[in-house]
Amino acid sequence: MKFTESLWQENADIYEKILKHPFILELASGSLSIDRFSFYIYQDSLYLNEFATALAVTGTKAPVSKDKLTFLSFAQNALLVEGLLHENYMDSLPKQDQKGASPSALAYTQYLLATSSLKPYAVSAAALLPCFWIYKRVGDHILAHQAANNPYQNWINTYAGEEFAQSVSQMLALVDGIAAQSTVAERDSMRQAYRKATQYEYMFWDSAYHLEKWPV
Ligand SMILES: Cc1ncc(CO)c(N)n1
Repeated sequence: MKFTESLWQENADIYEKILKHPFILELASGSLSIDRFSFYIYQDSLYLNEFATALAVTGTKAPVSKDKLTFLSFAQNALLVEGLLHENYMDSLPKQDQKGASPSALAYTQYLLATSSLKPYAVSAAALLPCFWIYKRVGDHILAHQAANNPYQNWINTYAGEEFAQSVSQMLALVDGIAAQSTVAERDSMRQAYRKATQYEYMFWDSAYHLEKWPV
């Protein structure tokens, strides 16, 4: 079995919880409130900026230039998507609600930045994989279960689309390649990083649904 396939199986419990989360159910039915969606989009635009940094830093560690280029192009793409989100959606969130990253969103981005900065290449790459793979699987799932005339069709098409699918395949091949050259102990660290990022993916949806605030 491929290393990435074993990662998927080990974390299927969290994926099932994501699919049953009201944010995802309501995104698919189109009933998600615009407040919640705007909050999510705002948090995601902040996320994508930090995610791009983590991708670029991971790219600097790639031992061969082909893989370096792949990470740098992922970083570039995350920044382009961030720009599009800003243009298309940001006006729908009132300025007073744009107060920076929520606690869960900040925890996630800081985790990715710390991992890409301080941990080995293999662990950084594993921590970044759920961002790709979970969105692809969630995007495909929603597309297959969505209501017609969904107000969030653009979002659904982005992640269920062919372009994103290609990035995900590239990322999976990269991580499998790294795992094949890693020791058992290194693969164990990759597993831990993958699970942590998967937990944060769940928390990102959950915190958006609850419009998570700082307690003080
Ligand atoms: C939180 C989060 N994870 C992954 C993606 C996919 O790039 C995204 N846009 N946002």
